[in-house]
Amino acid sequence: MRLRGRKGIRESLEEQQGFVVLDPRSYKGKWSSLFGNDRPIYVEFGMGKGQFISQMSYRNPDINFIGIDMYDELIRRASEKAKLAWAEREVEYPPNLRLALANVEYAEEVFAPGELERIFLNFSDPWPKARHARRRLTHPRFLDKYCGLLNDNGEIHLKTDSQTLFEFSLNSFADYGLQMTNISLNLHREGPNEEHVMTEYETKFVGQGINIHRCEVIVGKEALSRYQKQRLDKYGLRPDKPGQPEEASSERA
Ligand SMILES: C[S@@+](CC[C@H](N)C(=O)[O-])C[C@H]1O[C@@H](n2cnc3c(N)ncnc32)[C@H](O)[C@@H]1O
Repeated sequence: MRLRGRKGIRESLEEQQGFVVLDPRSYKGKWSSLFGNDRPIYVEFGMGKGQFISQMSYRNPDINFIGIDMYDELIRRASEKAKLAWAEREVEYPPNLRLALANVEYAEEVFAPGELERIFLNFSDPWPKARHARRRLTHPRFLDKYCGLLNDNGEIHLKTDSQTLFEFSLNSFADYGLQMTNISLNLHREGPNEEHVMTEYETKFVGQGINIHRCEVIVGKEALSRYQKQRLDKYGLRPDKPGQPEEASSERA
């Protein structure tokens, strides 16, 4: 097999423009128009080689999916996987799927408030050392971003093999006042389930007999207003501008 250099990968991605999005910031607030409909948008942050998002898009034609990763080689591999998953339907590319090159750190520059309905975090890097906790994709600083981007039906679905990341995430969601549901410490206890779409990492870990942890988080309107009130009470933060302190009392008079 001939390995492609960086330039070759870029060229192959540029050839797939429309399906592959290399300038995701220019679609902020406009993703629905890229799909050509108003269906809900589900995003996987850190999709890797794209098995999950490809199969989810194939099985759920009434939902729009976006797979995000920060490495162009992974976007290229995911695009191949997606075309394979959709091969039977003989489409040029999956109509309800886009693959975007982006870093979750800058998610607010890529999506407008309320533009997303669901965020999947599948086997996100666990960053097991406590001093790296801020890099975990369920750190409160990321939840701040997600909560701003999700709509009134918003949910976050998390799967991981890492006990450290799972415990940290549950605490992080709870501190945020978010409701958790369908929590499992061993998702595949009952054996293979055709309904359940697996990721590459999941397939590998399940094959090694490692338990998969999963939970769903409800980020509806109520949860958000509860959270904002909590922050207001705790830190004197303004509910309309999370992260910004209230103006000095003398200026408010
Ligand atoms: C451990 S892999 C999991 C891949 C896939 N979700 C799976 O379950 O097979 C984590 C992925 O997240 C991506 N990733 C990590 N941090 C990211 C970030 N800040 N922004 C975008 N992608 C990120 C990595 O490039 C990698 O592909």
